Amino acid sequence: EKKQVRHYENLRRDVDPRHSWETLGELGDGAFGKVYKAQNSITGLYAAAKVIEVRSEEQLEDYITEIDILAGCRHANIISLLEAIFSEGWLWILIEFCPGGALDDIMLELERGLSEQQISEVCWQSLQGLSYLHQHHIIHRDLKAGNILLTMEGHIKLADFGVSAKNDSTLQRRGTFIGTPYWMAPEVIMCETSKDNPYTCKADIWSLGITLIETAEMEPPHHSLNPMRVLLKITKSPPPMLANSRRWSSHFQDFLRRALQKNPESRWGAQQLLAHPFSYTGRDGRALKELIAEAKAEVTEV
Ligand SMILES: COc1ccc(Nc2ncnc(-c3cccnc3Nc3cc(NC(=O)c4cccc(C(F)(F)F)c4)ccc3C)n2)cc1
Repeated sequence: EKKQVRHYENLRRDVDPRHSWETLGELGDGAFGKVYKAQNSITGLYAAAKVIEVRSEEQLEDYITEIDILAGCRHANIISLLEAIFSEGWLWILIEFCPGGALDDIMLELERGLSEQQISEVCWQSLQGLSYLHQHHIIHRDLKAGNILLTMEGHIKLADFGVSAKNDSTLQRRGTFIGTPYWMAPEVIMCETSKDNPYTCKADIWSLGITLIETAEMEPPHHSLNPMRVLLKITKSPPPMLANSRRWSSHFQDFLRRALQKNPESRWGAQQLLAHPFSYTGRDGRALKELIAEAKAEVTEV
């Protein structure tokens, strides 16, 4: 009998992805499946292609939430979906390719943290992306340098490599029951329910503050502790600060004080922080262009 197949708005079923996409090499191998660099044989466009074996319609439904969220996000600082194809038991999720890769890999490549000007540009563009997500009632939940991708123009694209998706609107972490603990806001660890929802968008603002410390010092605070100890540390310690305060401006340190408030109610939101002098100086974008040029030059040197 005819198998029950549902129609999904952002999913194509009638094409073989290999007709229009050629895989070039592996980008990553996650718990969910393999990710390849791919090129469209018609347009020449590059993509990152997540290829997942899907054995049932229910399993397919798990991925539809992520695809719908990505399809609905049209913003310069959010990764964008090119297309999603389900063919012969394989789901292909094709994303615009960001040649710079993730910010944590760039810091490893250069063996140093970012300058304050580069950090203020990461701050400005990440806040733009977060503000867009929050206005669309999407909470990222796992913001960190490893989920921030760069283009050759020095543009930031927020991504999330650790998600699976449940069939309700929230994204759930695949594998671990929680996100990466180092960047986790205290109220999320304490599961303080405000209207049964431990997460508010303010949790992303805390993670942004931790991410800015990570880009300044190459590691998040408490990085030497094991994940379980970190959860305790975050909930009982005062908010973290930059280690070497003489190196950084008072604007940067004041920004972190506003973003790393332990009480989410007194923590500033994305729109408020966009007006803060530290993020506002990051509008320019040239410093990140230099960073990516240097990181890419390093690679060709080898
Ligand atoms: C190691 O060197 C590189 C060099 C370049 C790149 N560039 C690049 N560009 C674009 N995507 C990727 C990528 C790498 C590994 C795994 N997945 C990647 N992209 C991707 C992201 C997603 N989903 C999201 O990013 C996502 C999911 C839910 C929500 C959100 C958000 F909230 F941020 F919008 C974002 C789905 C499918 C794919 C293929 N990688 C990566 C590594």
